[in-house]
Amino acid sequence: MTARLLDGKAIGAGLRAALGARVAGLGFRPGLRVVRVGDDLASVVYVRSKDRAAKEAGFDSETILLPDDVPESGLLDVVRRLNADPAVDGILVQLPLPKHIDPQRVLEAVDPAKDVDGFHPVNAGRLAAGLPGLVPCTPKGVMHLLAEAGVALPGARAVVLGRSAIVGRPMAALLLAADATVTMLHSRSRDIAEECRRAEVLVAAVGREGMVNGDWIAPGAVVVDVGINRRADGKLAGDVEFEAARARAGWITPVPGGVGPMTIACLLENTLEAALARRGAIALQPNGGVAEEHATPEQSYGHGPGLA
Ligand SMILES: NC(=O)C1=CN([C@@H]2O[C@H](COP(=O)(O)OP(=O)(O)OC[C@H]3O[C@@H](n4cnc5c(N)ncnc54)[C@H](OP(=O)(O)O)[C@@H]3O)[C@@H](O)[C@H]2O)C=CC1
Ligand SMILES: Nc1nc(=O)c2c([nH]1)NC[C@@H]1CN(c3ccc(C(=O)N[C@@H](CCC(=O)O)C(=O)O)cc3)C=[N+]21
Repeated sequence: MTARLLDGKAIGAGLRAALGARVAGLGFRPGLRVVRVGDDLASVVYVRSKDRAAKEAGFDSETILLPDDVPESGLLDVVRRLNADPAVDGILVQLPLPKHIDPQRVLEAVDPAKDVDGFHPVNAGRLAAGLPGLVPCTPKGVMHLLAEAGVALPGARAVVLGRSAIVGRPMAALLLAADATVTMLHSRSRDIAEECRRAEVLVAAVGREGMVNGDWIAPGAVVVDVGINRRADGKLAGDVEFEAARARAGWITPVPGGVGPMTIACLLENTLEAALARRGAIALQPNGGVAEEHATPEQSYGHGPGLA
């Protein structure tokens, strides 16, 4: 079998176009502010794509640049000013931050109602508890991809490789909310290859190029590669051995062009949701509203082990 490609570039573009159409009908422009500290090369690239995507979809987007040596107190002042500014609906402080700044203190300074990254502990706690809140963009984007592929999650064995606060943990929470049977793997896990071989849905978010061997993939499995690794030749590659995995999987995301573009589209989605929720026009949904799309009881895996 050769897997079908889960084309995040195209699906993300479709989501951004739909958001743009909604924004055009609002009568106001949802405000997004991205704060970037210093000149980390990857951050420069990502922040530029976020700003461009936001403007294209009709958002009022501005990037705030601060020097590498800005004191933590200076960054906290900027965050507080954005919290207080009624024109601002979404605030994102790009990570990583320079070493003299405690990222946790900064993330906790963001108003949870404007926390479009979903990184504030209030939003993380709400997600863990199944309460309404803002959900991190990358795992939310993965849920959109799974919906697009028609993956039936209830009862499915889902394996999440990586347990970071920004990807692995919220990913596992969303899959669990969608009634998957979730296993989390991390650097202390034993038998990682065997655990992956049992996965009907495998999400890799480690940051080690090609760590997931092609022969860890169950025939027909859905493989989502969150990893973004810069190779020696300058090209980007995921955490999954792509060609070998594609020969076995049912669906697979490429890198680039898979999860990354969905992260950006979901940032816009979160900014629109935050803007509407702040104005009392909508209530935020549990699990970012993405889990229930999957919980249709009439769909089920029913393939038994291996999916073949
Ligand atoms: N596409 C996108 O939009 C995004 C992509 N990324 C990419 O995703 C990847 C992961 O990012 P992030 O979650 O922030 O990374 P972190 O470094 O914060 O977390 C990595 C996780 O992988 C686990 N891990 C490390 N080594 C191993 C190993 N040998 N076996 C099993 N588990 C291991 C760690 O375990 P432990 O907890 O035990 O240390 C940790 O839980 C990176 O490549 C990053 O660039 C990140 C964000 C967005
Ligand atoms: N506060 C904060 N929020 C984040 O969401 C956040 C962050 N900090 N720091 C860094 C990570 C990483 N991240 C990506 C976003 C888009 C792509 C993306 O669009 N990738 C393209 C390729 C881009 C390229 O060519 O370099 C793709 O995969 O096709 C990747 C990675 C968001 N992050």
